[in-house]
Amino acid sequence: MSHSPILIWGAGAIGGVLGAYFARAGHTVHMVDIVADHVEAMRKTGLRIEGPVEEFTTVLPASTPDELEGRYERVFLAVKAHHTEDALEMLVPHLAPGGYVVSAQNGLNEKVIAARIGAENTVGCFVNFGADWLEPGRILYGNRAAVAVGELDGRVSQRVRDVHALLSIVEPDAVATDNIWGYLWGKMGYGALLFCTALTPDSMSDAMARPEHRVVYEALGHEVMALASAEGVKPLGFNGFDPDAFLRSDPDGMRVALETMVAHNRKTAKTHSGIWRDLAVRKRRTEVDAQIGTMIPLAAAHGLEVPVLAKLVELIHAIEDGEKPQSAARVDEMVSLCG
Ligand SMILES: NC(=O)C1=CN([C@@H]2O[C@H](COP(=O)(O)OP(=O)(O)OC[C@H]3O[C@@H](n4cnc5c(N)ncnc54)[C@H](OP(=O)(O)O)[C@@H]3O)[C@@H](O)[C@H]2O)C=CC1
Ligand SMILES: CC(C)(CO)C(=O)C(=O)O
Repeated sequence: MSHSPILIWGAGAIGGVLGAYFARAGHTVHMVDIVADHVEAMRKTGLRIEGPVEEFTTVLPASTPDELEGRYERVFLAVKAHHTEDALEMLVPHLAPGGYVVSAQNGLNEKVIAARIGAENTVGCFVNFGADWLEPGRILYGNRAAVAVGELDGRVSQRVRDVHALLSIVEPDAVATDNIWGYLWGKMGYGALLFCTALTPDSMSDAMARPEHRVVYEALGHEVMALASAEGVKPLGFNGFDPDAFLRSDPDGMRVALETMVAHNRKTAKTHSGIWRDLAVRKRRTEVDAQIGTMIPLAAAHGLEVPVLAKLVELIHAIEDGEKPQSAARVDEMVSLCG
């Protein structure tokens, strides 16, 4: 296993947890973030990981992008999907020749990264554990959940084994996979359901458990899984999400999947999604265009209709723009499009 220093680019909820765990295990880690107060806290008083999984504080070398010096062979990118291109422009001068970037993000960011630095320098990754950046130097690690790493072409290479060993420090059940696109598309499906929960003020579980909205979650899961299938991907399930049930619109399978996802999310200290947090707490734009929005033209290219996904994008925009409040009434607006 390589022992070269690890660069975490975007040291918020996900990057912060990864970096803190890697450093505590003895790896040399450098954190980069654009939030100067957070950088200052990490290097002076330390980064505190708190919540039900584990609590510890670790002082970490940290920089804002403009302060960073040197080149790194191993980079974990954990900015929001819509910040990927900007972050890449800043990090490319710090990527050592032959080095690689691991996308610890939601969405199909690996395509964006590979377009910028080459597929040979891009490692695919899927993360489903829950975390929230609370304030400078403080991150809530809300729950353990599925994690996977894989090459974009499916090879299980030495660097995949290396990254898998690192991710296993954080999540002992992490998987080294020959189908990373399957996990990423599975998360695109699950992510569409999470965006739907964020239309409301309710927790992920409470929103997903509403019987009158079940048809909407089923339709969203189906639209994304049909698109994954058209893309030639075999999506994989995790933490209750069952791609096959949604692809086939199997009523019993979807009922069990939704019940299992509700139960999974009842156990987390992160009760609401990152999308909800962007809208309700951080008062900022979400990843909707970089995740859900990317599927609309893709579906059109395959001749697939995705009316429920399109409505989801429209409603998230309406909340981002302050035109409509988060409310169960937003999901009501989607019901007539389903079934
Ligand atoms: N949080 C979670 O539980 C989960 C998140 N994910 C995914 O992981 C990714 C990261 O999310 P999350 O950790 O929650 O996000 P956070 O907002 O908590 O962390 C991202 C950090 O990166 C900073 N940042 C933004 N642009 C740059 C840049 N150009 N260079 C360096 N730092 C930058 C952000 O600053 P600023 O806030 O000012 O933008 C922020 O501090 C997303 O794709 C998300 O969907 C996946 C699974 C679970
Ligand atoms: C809910 C979670 C943590 C997945 O479990 C997520 O991906 C998000 O908050 O966006």
